[in-house]
Order: sequence, then C-alpha cells, then structure tokens
Amino acid sequence: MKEVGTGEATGKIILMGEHAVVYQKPAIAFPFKGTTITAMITQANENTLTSSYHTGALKQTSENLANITQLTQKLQQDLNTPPFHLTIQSTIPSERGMGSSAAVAVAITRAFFDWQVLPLSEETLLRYVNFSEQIAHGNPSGIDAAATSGSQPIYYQKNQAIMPFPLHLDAFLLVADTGIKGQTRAAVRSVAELATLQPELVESITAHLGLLTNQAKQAIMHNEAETLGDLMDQAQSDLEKLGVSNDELNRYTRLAKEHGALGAKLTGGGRGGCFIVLTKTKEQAETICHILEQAGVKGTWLQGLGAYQHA
Ligand SMILES: C[C@@](O)(CCO)CC(=O)[O-]
Repeated sequence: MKEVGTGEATGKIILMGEHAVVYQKPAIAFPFKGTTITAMITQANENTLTSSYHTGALKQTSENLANITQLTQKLQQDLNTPPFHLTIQSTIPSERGMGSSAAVAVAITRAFFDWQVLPLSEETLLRYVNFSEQIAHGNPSGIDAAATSGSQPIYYQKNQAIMPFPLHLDAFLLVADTGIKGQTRAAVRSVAELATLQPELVESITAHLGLLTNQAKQAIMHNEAETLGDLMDQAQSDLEKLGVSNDELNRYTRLAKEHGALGAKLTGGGRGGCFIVLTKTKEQAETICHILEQAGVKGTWLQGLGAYQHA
C-alpha cells in the first residue's frame, strides 16, 4: 500500500446524442480538459472526506454524497482497505451536465487502486463508475463514465465498444453555464415516462437524434462546421420536444444564433446546466460569449476544436 493514492479525471461535453443514447442511439462526447477533478487518499482512523471546489464545482448535495459514500464503501470492501481519508479537489461545475458525478467516481476509483498498488483495467474502472452513476442518475447510458475516463473524443453506443473518434474541425466551441442546476436524473426519468405513455413519439425523436449524431460524425470528418452547426440546431429542437430543455436554455441558444453562431444546443442532462455554441472563429465566440454574459450566463469556457487532436 502506498502512503498516498491519487486519481484524476476530466469533465466531459456531449456534442450530440444526449438522452437518445439512453435508448441505444449513438452519441459523440469528449473529455473536457479545461475542467479536472483530483482524488487523494491516505490511511486514517475512520472514513472521512474533505472536498474543495472552484466556482460551483463538486458541491456536497445529498445526491452526489450518496454516490461517493456508496462507491468508497464498495471499494473499501472489494479491495479490503483500512479506513481512509479522501480529499477531492474539483474544477468541474457540479450538476451542470459536465459529467462531475462520473468524473468524481473515476478519480476516486483510480485513487483507491493507486493507493493499494493494484492494476486497474478500463473494464473494472467503468464497472465501478457505472455503479456510482446508477446511484447518481438512476439509468445511465454509460457515456459519462466513458468520456470522463478517457483522453479522446468518443463515438458511443450503449453496450458497444467505445470508439475513439478524431475530432478536428476548423471551429470553436463555447461552453456556457446557465447558472441553473441541471436535472439529469429528473430529465432522464421524464423521458422514460414519456416513452411509456407515447413510445412511438420517443422512438421517432431519439431515432432522429441518432441520425443527427451520425450526420455530425460525417460533417466532422469532412471538416464541415456549418453542417455541424445546423445539425446541433436540429438536435436542440428535438431535445425541446423531448421536454429536457428549459426557458433559459431555449433563450440563450436562440440569442447565440441571432448573433451569428453556427449552431447551439444544450449539453448533458438538460433542464438547466450548460449549453454549447459552435462558431467559425475565435472572435465570433468571444463576441457571443460577451453577449451571453450580459444576458445572464454564469460561466464560460472556450475550446478550439482544431487543436483537439493534439490535446
Ligand atoms: C442525459 C444523458 O444522456 C447524458 C447525461 O450526461 C444520460 C445518460 O446518457 O446517462
């Protein structure tokens, strides 16, 4: 056993396919390197946790504490470890659709295995993260676990091999936080309820979202930012029909479009949280960022998608 075990993970952005991915449709996501989480573990007299965060990252709501508590108990039992002190530091905003619950589970699992000097396969890691995600989300597709544990963009379909996917596009992606707590668990549940009441409607919307994801993959491969933007707009419209957007997300994505964005949509679970805006140039992204901040958006990150291949 080491004196200190450490583990890291990044946040994630879903570019296309959230919610539809729960219904076996494909999605595209990438680890978001601007946001990270680190877990550190040492031996202690009893199990304790401290966490620190920047601007809204990892807040100890009862929901994310339940998944951390149950995951650490499981790891402690499975790996037969002594009592521990766990420290978590995060810059991933929590409950914003950026994968903080999956990322914290990735970092903690890595820290436990590092502490015990045990090899950790991808498969074992994902098993622990999905255990934790069941508690946080109810019915996760596994995309958050896959995206926050890897280093490459992925094309993801539930229960299929994770496909790394080269995301290089001459465009910029602005990630913006509505400042409103996202509601992934409630949104996933409400789509499931709609699927029980109107199975054909949900099948046709999610099938369309899956088609848009596949078209987006082609657009990215051919470096067609305008096409990708148009597909993102169509995805936002489908997500609104599924009932997982909200007034602020609708208003901000439309505002971004009015100011020259190629496309704009919510990202992640929705009903709050973050949205993404695609622009051709960095200057356009910065202008839109300024307009959105004046309109009430709380936090923004800018990512050049051309550089992603080197990340
Ligand atoms: C809304 C959802 O599709 C993405 C949440 O980041 C849920 C899931 O896939 O587990």
